Amino acid sequence: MPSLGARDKVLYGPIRSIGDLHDLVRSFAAELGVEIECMASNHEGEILDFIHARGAGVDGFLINPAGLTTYGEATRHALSDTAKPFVEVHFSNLARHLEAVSGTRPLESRFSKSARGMVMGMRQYSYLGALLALTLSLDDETFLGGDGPTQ
Ligand SMILES: O=C1C[C@@](O)(C(=O)O)C[C@@H](O)[C@@H]1O
Repeated sequence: MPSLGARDKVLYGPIRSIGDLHDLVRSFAAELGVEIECMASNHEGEILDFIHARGAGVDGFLINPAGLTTYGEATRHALSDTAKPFVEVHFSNLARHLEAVSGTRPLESRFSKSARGMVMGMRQYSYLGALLALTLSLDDETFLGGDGPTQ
């Protein structure tokens, strides 16, 4: 289980555990009236199994690819194979956080080109923004001209 509590508070905000994050997202989903299932893993194979198992039955995905952001091609591919929209979520703003921390280049995401959209930099609220936006877009038949390409 990813150890969110051990991470830099400036970048990742006040949420101290994956359980607390999932509780926050679940309670917002309940307010919106949508069903969600949360999962987190440090093992890419488990993430792939989850996406493959759920793909047919869900309307879409939110994903924070975390450590897979740059090289997680198998996970990006699994999401695209479901043909369901997904929103890429990050606590931090990828365009600047590595520069701020270590002076290195901004992080490039492999997922962004396939995502319906991205929400980042808003700490834990990125997840809530992403869930709201995905829900509204799913209810909007005119969004992107209907069922646009997800690849
Ligand atoms: O693990 C993470 C977390 C992250 O995805 C975020 O949510 O800000 C950003 C990634 O660069 C990093 O590897």
